Amino acid sequence: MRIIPDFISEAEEQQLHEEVEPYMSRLRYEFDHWDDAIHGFRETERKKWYPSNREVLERVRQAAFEGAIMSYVHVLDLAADGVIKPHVDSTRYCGNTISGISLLSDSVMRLVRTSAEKYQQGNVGDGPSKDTSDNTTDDAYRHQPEAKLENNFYADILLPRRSLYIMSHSARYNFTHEILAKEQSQFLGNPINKTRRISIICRNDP
Ligand SMILES: O=C(O)CCC(=O)C(=O)O
Ligand SMILES: [Fe+2]
Ligand SMILES: [Mn+2]
Repeated sequence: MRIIPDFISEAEEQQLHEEVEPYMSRLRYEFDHWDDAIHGFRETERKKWYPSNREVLERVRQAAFEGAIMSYVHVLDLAADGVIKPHVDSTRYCGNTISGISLLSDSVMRLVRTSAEKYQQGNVGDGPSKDTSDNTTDDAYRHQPEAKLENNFYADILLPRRSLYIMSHSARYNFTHEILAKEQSQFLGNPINKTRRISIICRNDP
């Protein structure tokens, strides 16, 4: 797991936000499915980007990936009181690396060690295969809800606004990840003011 602070400038953050806001603001935050991995969110997948934002995504690709990234980039808008519960991204849907830019807010990501072999590449438990004929997202194939945690090893990671995180290999397969609720958001004993957060998430193919 690697964090690159100030991966984008304030101007780049604003450009990314301006591109996704008209679409996102028309969606309603989903708060009703308590069983889902993510609560208090709206999301989309975007393929075509303004040239300036395409350049930022190319920088993400170069910093985080050895090869290509999926053509659809995931945009996740988490409400101030939204939360991402512990999960591992589906090994059927997503390859060995997940990399995200955080817009608008700091937040705290917690990684918790999972029982060893459960999520190794190619293992079971992936849910239905992705129907690539549409571009909607679906928790059922993206997230593997977490089961047994050893609960003895975790790390809290500060994701500052405008940073990039790179979650790959062991961090991606052997740990669940979650974004703490605003009331729980603390880092090194200091409260972190988590407000609305938009993440721009790149993944590679399995
Ligand atoms: O918001 C993020 O950076 C992570 C989102 C996430 O974990 C997911 O969509 O699987
Ligand atoms: Fe995830
Ligand atoms: Mn849902």
